[in-house]
Amino acid sequence: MRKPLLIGNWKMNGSLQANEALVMRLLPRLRAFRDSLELGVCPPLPYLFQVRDLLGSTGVALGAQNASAFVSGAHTGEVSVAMLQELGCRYVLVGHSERRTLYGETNQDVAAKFRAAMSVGLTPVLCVGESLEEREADQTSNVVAKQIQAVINEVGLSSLTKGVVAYEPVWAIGTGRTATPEQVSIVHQDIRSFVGCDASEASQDISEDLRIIYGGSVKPKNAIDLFSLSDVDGGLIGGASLHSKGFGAIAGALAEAYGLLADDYETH
Ligand SMILES: O=C(CO)COP(=O)(O)O
Repeated sequence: MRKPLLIGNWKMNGSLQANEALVMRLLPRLRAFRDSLELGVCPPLPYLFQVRDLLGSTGVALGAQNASAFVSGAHTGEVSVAMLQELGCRYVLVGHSERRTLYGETNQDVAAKFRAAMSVGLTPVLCVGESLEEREADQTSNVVAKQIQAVINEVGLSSLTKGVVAYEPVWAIGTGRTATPEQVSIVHQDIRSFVGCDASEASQDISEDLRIIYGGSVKPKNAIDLFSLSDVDGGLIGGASLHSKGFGAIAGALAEAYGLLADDYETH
């Protein structure tokens, strides 16, 4: 079974004080799910050290929002995957739509970052998704397939499961406009069939094992409907991950969708 995964992407938010308050309130809310769910948070880079110490051995993992594809050297302002690994990160987001649209990252750049992350044992979270124009032009499936194919070309199909795919439709990010369960289900199924379309048996296994999580305006009130879809293996949460109550409730929805709620857990 694919282990359900929930990651909070804090984006460029926080401060020493706010992070401490958030993590201290969040940890008790996540305690009930430590064994059943894989949980992580991705703070901005300067706070990795602080948040690592706050998380301690609670089982909530640390992730970064971006990394360089280069190993070391003259890349002013960049951070290498080895540095992230040394700091205790387990995950690194690659190809978040904000990186693609605001900073011009191409499919090729993202694939190189995926490879770099894998090479040091980090779990790359490959973010894919279409813009509104692409959806309206019926290009969703093509766009997402190209984003994934670039990574397969770089690392090989069998290495895809060293990472996680996060489907995040660009038009649903930070807009309050969540994709409907039907829209999400179609794309997640498309991704799984795309990965499994190679006739080999291995490709079927990879498709079956690949974790595909959803992100884009996930909130406590819509989480259960999204997480109940059979091809959705968890969530990548932006705005709602900055609130301990909301993120805790989303974790509860994920555990509930998988029938993993502890008997004594109160949902309300
Ligand atoms: O971009 C996202 C997570 O990476 C989603 O952001 P929101 O949950 O704020 O829409």
